Amino acid sequence: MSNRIAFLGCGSMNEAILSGLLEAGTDPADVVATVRRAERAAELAERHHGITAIAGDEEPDNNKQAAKGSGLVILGVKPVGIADLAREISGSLSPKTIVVSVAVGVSLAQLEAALPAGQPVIRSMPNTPAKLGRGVVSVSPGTNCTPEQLQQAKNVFKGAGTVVEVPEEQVDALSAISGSGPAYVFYLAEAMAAAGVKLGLDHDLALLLARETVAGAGFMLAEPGADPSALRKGVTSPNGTTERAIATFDDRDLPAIIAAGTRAATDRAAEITKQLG
Ligand SMILES: NC(=O)C1=CN([C@@H]2O[C@H](COP(=O)(O)OP(=O)(O)OC[C@H]3O[C@@H](n4cnc5c(N)ncnc54)[C@H](OP(=O)(O)O)[C@@H]3O)[C@@H](O)[C@H]2O)C=CC1
Ligand SMILES: O=C(O)[C@@H]1CCC=N1
Repeated sequence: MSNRIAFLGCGSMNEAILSGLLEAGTDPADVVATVRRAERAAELAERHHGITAIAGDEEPDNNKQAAKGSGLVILGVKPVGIADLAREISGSLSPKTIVVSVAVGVSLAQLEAALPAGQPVIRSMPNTPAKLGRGVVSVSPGTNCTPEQLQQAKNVFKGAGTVVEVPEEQVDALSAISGSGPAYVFYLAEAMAAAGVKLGLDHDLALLLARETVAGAGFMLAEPGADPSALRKGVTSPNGTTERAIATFDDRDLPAIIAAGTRAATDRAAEITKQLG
């Protein structure tokens, strides 16, 4: 396949993947990104030296230009825009171009219906730590994606983090854990910082403590074989202060609150699929 990778709709998520791949050694000359606004294209080109970034308000055929000659095309617009984008580039794809969508709620059937018959398609659910090569990227191949094509895509996504292959039926659940998950962790950091202020700490200090604690704990979790329960026990002295805090969380059933949130995220993904028809 051609080495060229097109990021069509290069916002928060696609830029994170793009960054991870460049960091992992992808040649910037092989990367093309499209957006709507010239200002955003300029920002991308400045931040990622050597890539090509094309804005639709300057070059209305930007997506077609980028798709043409690319071996891998990653659709990174909002779910509601995916089918239109897929139709827009249909005439510019080679039959071997692998088209990946990272959009939540857009099914393989919906993607395939918007692309030329036989086009290899992969539904993916990444997350933003891909920016640091520490993302989780799921892949679910469509009916026309060969095992070799799937492997090629996995090899590319390895640069963005851990690649997992899942049946499409599991993507909404996976999305509720790893796709949205970084936001839950940042929310926890926000809540910890706010709690520190309530306890009388200066705002900047509380924020520093929350950031470094979440980041440090994240590094510990990233060690091979790390077990969150064992790590938690390592902080929790019998009859100590942590035990009292965790008991308070348990009294309020924080795990049930987290389960309810992830259920709501999963339900919303299914709702998006339905709304897109
Ligand atoms: N954010 C996340 O953590 C995750 C997001 N996703 C999925 O990724 C997708 C994008 O989300 P996110 O990155 O957050 O959204 P953003 O709004 O940050 O990015 C969307 C980008 O698409 C560009 N765009 C919109 N329409 C077009 C078009 N027709 N042609 C070219 N470019 C276009 C926008 O350009 P401009 O900036 O000029 O307006 C923008 O840069 C969604 O489908 C979402 O479900 C999946 C996993 C995690
Ligand atoms: O919130 C969203 O819809 C996207 C999908 C997963 C993470 N962000």
